[in-house]
Amino acid sequence: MASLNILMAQMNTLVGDFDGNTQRVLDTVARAVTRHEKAVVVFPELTLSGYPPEDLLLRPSIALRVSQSLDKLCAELPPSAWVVLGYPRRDGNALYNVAGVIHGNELVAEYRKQSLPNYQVFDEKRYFAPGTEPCVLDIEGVQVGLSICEDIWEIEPTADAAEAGAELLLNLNSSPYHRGKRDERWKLVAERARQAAFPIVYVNQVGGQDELVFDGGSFAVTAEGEVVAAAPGFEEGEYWLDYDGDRENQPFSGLALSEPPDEIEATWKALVLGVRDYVNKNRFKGVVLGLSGGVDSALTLAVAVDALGPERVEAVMMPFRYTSQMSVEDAAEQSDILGVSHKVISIEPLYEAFMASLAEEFAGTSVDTTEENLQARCRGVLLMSISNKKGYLVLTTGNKSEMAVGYSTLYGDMAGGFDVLKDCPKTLVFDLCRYRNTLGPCIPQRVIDRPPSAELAPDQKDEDSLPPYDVLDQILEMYVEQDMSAEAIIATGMDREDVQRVLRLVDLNEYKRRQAPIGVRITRRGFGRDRRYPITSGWRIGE
Ligand SMILES: Nc1ncnc2c1ncn2[C@@H]1O[C@H](COP(=O)(O)OP(=O)(O)OC[C@H]2O[C@@H]([n+]3cccc(C(=O)O)c3)[C@H](O)[C@@H]2O)[C@@H](O)[C@H]1O
Ligand SMILES: Nc1ncnc2c1ncn2[C@@H]1O[C@H](COP(=O)(O)OP(=O)(O)OP(=O)(O)O)[C@@H](O)[C@H]1O
Ligand SMILES: NC(=O)CC[C@H](N)C(=O)O
Repeated sequence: MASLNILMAQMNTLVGDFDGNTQRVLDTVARAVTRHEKAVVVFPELTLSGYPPEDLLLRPSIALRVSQSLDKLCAELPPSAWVVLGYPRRDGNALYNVAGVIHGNELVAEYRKQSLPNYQVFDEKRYFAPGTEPCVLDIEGVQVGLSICEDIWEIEPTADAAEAGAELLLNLNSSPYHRGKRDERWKLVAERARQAAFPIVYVNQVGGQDELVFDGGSFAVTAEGEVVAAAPGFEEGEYWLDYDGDRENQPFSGLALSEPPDEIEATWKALVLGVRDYVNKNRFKGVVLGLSGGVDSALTLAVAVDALGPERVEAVMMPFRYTSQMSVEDAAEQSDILGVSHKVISIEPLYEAFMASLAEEFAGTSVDTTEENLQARCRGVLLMSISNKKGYLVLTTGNKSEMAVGYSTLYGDMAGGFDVLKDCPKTLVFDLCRYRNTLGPCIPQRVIDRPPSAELAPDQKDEDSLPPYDVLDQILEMYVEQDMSAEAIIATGMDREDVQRVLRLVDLNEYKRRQAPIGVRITRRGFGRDRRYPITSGWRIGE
């Protein structure tokens, strides 16, 4: 009987931690064989190195580290299990992104990834040579083909596996989240299954790695292209899937379709997981942030508390003469609701000390943004000092709209280590605040309802210097995410002056973004690895 007990190991690896990742594989398989002696345990792409290992792949010791891990696995894995896992493999001068199968204390098959993604955040051609051959092996009487992530996004590798006799395909993934990605994957893999006329098991890693969040959500598709089993997203876990090749239309059983989160819930989970893994994998004791009574810091605080628990989060209100009583009260109320440590430190004396030191230098000049920026910089110095003293990471609060137009102060509110909302446009920030409040009391309603203000000058409102956020975000979406030209954006009905001003600000502020902390990527085009513009440039809008 052509049947297999497959364990989808939706694992959270740590990049570069060969010893730890190897141990995680050993532990998972040890658990699996207690349930099914001949378990087929499928791990994500580049299991042993984590993904993406970036230039660690260029280190001279990479081949040695891989072979030491493989030797340990061959010696210590239970011989009855079939263990399918990923690692980088050197052959002569070339490095391959490989899926290997260990069984009976031996490496019995190795497949080399054929399609190497080199767009958005992916840079695989910098490191890897492409494979050229399909790999199909007999596992307990089932002809099993192997493929790795991007292979499934192109037609040939799956078609080649079918031609080589595969009756089932195992696809190992390190596929990061962006909004809408789950639907894209389901549609795509279903189409490949129909084209090849075999079922596909798609195993994805889970966890945060710098700006990326891998969302798991491993699943299985029938040869007819029906997704019949799916693991939850954003959670590490081991999911059993029984495969019976004799039951043609319904070969899978044992795992239900988990309820898919709607996009706002998925985005929330991505932010929480991204912050949790960044803080924990980089071994910070906790986080500290400036809490102003505005929505951005309120939402950042909420994500931090959901990621780490209130004991590891400190909020600091740093009032100045322009800070309203409402801001002071709202910040204190939110800290109280969430149970985090709340400190109040006035920046008045710091600001005065700076201005006194600069009095001679500034003699005869008038007040401008210099004084606004100084307020933000006083706050930045306080937060970084708390970070140094307590081993806390400073979370910054800039959203995508602000990062786009440079509405933030270098070495001021940009001072810090991780910008939670970096890829969330301001309009999404409001949606996320409302969503979080549906889960339980969190952000005072007044914080959401008041017009956004940096409170760096008397009665200041963001919309005095920027177009309204709903207009700004539409223009930014078209320019940054869809790469539309100024004329094409204007043709959608946007005001010409607004469009030209916004696009000019985006281009001008590349220098600021280059110095900005990283943050969680939740769209298909974040201000990180997947948008690389020159700072020094003679390019003019509309050209
Ligand atoms: N091409 C380039 N390459 C490298 N550095 C460059 C540069 N161009 C300017 N610079 C440097 O950058 C400086 C200007 O940048 P920076 O000092 O940040 O200051 P700047 O961008 O002039 O002002 C900050 C703006 O952000 C707004 N803001 C601040 C804080 C919070 C918020 C909020 O609502 O969240 C808004 C504030 O109202 C103001 O409009 C220049 O003085 C120069 O030193
Ligand atoms: N009075 C304050 N106390 C503590 N932190 C502050 C204060 N004012 C500003 N900050 C910090 O600087 C960041 C930038 O704040 P600012 O008020 O200038 O603009 P914002 O982008 O509208 O942010 P928010 O919506 O959080 O107010 C805030 O998110 C917060 O982290
Ligand atoms: N690691 C990969 O090959 C990932 C590429 C793929 N298109 C994805 O995002 O899912």
